[in-house]
Amino acid sequence: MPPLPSGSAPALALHDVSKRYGRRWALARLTYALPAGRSLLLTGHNGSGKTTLLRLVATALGPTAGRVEVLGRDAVQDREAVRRDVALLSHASFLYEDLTAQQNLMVLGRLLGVDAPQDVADALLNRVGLNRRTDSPVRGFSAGMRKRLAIARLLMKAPALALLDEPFGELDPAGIQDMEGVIAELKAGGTTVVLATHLIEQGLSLCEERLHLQDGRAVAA
Ligand SMILES: Nc1ncnc2c1ncn2[C@@H]1O[C@H](COP(=O)(O)OP(=O)(O)OP(=O)(O)O)[C@@H](O)[C@H]1O
Repeated sequence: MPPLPSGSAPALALHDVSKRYGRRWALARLTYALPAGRSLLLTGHNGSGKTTLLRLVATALGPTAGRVEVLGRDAVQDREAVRRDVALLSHASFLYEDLTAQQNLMVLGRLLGVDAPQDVADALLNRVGLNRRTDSPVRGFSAGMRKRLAIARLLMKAPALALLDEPFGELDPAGIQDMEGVIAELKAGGTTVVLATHLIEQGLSLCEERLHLQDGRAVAA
């Protein structure tokens, strides 16, 4: 039985973390700690390693060297527990194409043991502005609508740590504003947010901490 995370453990800790794809190092010896209750803006040019870092924290990838910890738990040794605490909003949203928006959320609701999953799904679809498309199959959704549904799914999971990979991409101006509101709500509800974005202004207004990557290394922004 792994030790329970202690109350004082950082939300996220990176200990000398490196990741290599073939001969290319995407992350090189990254060490960083994000205190619980703080949110992190992750910045860097295209290819600097932001997505790779988020996927390591989400346990979708393993580090080539070093250790990733979420709330005091090792992301490799204690992968299942870390997966329960973390949700990743990414470019690939892995929605069920043949199911409707509501059904997509209800599948997750049942998996999570949510009471009245249909009511919760409808409230969340309303929250993300998809209330008029509740019964439409996802197959016909635009990129922005998919992003909205993916954030509704993340809200249903209510993770301790939310990893948001360019959440403003594909959204129209109203959608960007909605997303800012959702992120503020997540934080107010106690979720720690890691936000990777090229929209620095939005990011700075939402996050207290910043980590800037250049060629997989942390450098001053
Ligand atoms: N599956 C993969 N196979 C090989 N190389 C990869 C793979 N994924 C990422 N890379 C490489 O790792 C480096 C970091 O990529 P990553 O996607 O993490 O950057 P990023 O900062 O998220 O970029 P962007 O701002 O464009 O989303 C890049 O050099 C990229 O080419």
